[in-house]
Amino acid sequence: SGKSRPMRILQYVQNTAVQGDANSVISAVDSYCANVEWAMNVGDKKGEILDAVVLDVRPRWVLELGTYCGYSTMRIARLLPPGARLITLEMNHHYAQVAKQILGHAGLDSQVDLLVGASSALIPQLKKKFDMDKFDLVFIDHWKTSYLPDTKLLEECDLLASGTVLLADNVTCPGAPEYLHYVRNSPRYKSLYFPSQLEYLRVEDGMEKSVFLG
Ligand SMILES: O=C(NCCCOCn1ccc2cnccc21)c1cc(-c2ccc(F)cc2)cc(O)c1O
Ligand SMILES: [Mg+2]
Repeated sequence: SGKSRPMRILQYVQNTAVQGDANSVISAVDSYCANVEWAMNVGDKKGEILDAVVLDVRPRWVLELGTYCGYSTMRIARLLPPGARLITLEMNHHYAQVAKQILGHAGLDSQVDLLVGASSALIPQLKKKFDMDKFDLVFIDHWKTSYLPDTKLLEECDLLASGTVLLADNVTCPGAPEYLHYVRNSPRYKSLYFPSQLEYLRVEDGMEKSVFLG
């Protein structure tokens, strides 16, 4: 039942996770996707790398590119200091609708602003829309061919400060070769690869952490 994979994930969360308990919602998504049907959440292994980066950065302003069902959105939001804000962009209306409900079940919707639209159109509007200046952390997890153009767009929109951390999912699988070449060869970034596995599978993947040097 449930017309789409995100809907089936939402139904499983609503039936099994404890309302208001983000960790139980995260665990519910992981057990569904590990045992019933795969889905492109960052997952528990790479999720621990994401958690460690969020705790190290202690960001006031976070941007996420690619919400999907809100799994990584929850992992980030549950670790944010009070007053911090997470802006997440999703292209697909249906995914966004499901993510809103999953975030609501986890009790995390107050720290999160979910916008529906193309990153290329939304990124230039963010400073004015949220009266903000620079992001402290950007989690990149949308179209793999958009990683590089959107990083350049963030630079052009003056949304990166010296010290801003970019964390990119899937740099090995499906891969983001042009992005990797850019952040690893540009003098404006200090880049480091965190080897891991593709969500729920014994397939190599990894995340690239790149610090903008200004
Ligand atoms: O494709 C993936 N993610 C992207 C979704 C669309 O994002 C589109 N999108 C979301 C906001 C947004 C804003 N502007 C433009 C496009 C925008 C993705 C894919 C895989 C994967 C790995 C192996 C496979 F065999 C098959 C798939 C794994 C992942 O972890 C992923 O993240
Ligand atoms: Mg991903």
